[in-house]
Amino acid sequence: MKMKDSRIAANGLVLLGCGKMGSAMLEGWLARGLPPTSVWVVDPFPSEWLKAQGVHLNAELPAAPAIVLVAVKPQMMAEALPTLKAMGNGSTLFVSVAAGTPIRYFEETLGVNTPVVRAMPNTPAAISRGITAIVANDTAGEAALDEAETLLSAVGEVVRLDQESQIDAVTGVSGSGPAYVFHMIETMAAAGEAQGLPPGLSMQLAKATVAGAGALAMESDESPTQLRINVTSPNGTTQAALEVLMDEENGFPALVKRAVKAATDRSKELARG
Ligand SMILES: NC(=O)C1=CN([C@@H]2O[C@H](COP(=O)(O)OP(=O)(O)OC[C@H]3O[C@@H](n4cnc5c(N)ncnc54)[C@H](O)[C@@H]3O)[C@@H](O)[C@H]2O)C=CC1
Ligand SMILES: O=C(O)[C@@H]1CCC=N1
Repeated sequence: MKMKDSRIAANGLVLLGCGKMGSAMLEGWLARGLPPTSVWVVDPFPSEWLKAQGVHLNAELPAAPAIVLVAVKPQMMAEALPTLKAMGNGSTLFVSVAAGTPIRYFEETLGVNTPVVRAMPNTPAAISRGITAIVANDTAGEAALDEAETLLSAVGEVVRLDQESQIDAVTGVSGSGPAYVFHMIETMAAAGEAQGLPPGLSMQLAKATVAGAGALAMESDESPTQLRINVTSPNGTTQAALEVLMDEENGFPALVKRAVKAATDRSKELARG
């Protein structure tokens, strides 16, 4: 479905919170043909970028928009969400990207018959290379999942989850994941500097290596494991590095496992309030 012909374009989209994640998605929708006049943004601190987009900004909202996309911080939710209570229990689909805020919370605040899709996107959405996992309540059902998918596929891939509980681990892998990869770039650049490279050159090498390896992993028919083996000459330089990285106790696998678990646990903790 084309965004400009959708129920979203006809009945309107309300974006509650337009910070890093909200603006990343808004940029994608506008680029895919959603008319800015179909978008109402509520944000007490609008950025200069947002002000220039031609959307309705902190204006009176339509009574029954097609979708409300909730992109405020979980900590702001209790203040922001009740202002839209009149849109609950109706035809408006609520799509939330907030980490650790369960579907139950939306049903309790807006009404039990409110269609809700919980989503976990990531910031590469800003360049339409995001991945978003979605899961719906029973009221929303299949049609609402299709509509949420139309909206979110404008900013990258969309996957559907079997159950809401999976979203904590999804947050730990892909929601927070871009930060791990950015940290990898920072760390590789610093390590290159420690081996005598100039900072600018080392950063250039690190960024291009992560971007190139990511693109190769996506485009190749070979698995990441095989791609790793392809780099590793017997008794060569990569093998020397991998012996450090793959150390069972202190290496990369144990560290990443702990990091993903910490993010997953934090997501569960946020859900408990
Ligand atoms: N940044 C990321 O990588 C990801 C963030 N998320 C989720 O997206 C949500 C937003 O995160 P960010 O965009 O990173 O945060 P952010 O702090 O950049 O954006 C939040 C926005 O909400 C606005 N806001 C504050 N109070 C408000 C209110 N009462 N009504 C309307 N807007 C209000 C703020 O002015 C700000 O622009 C969070 O719930 C987070 O869990 C999900 C996936 C990835
Ligand atoms: O750090 C956070 O809580 C949000 C959710 C996933 C990425 N950023």
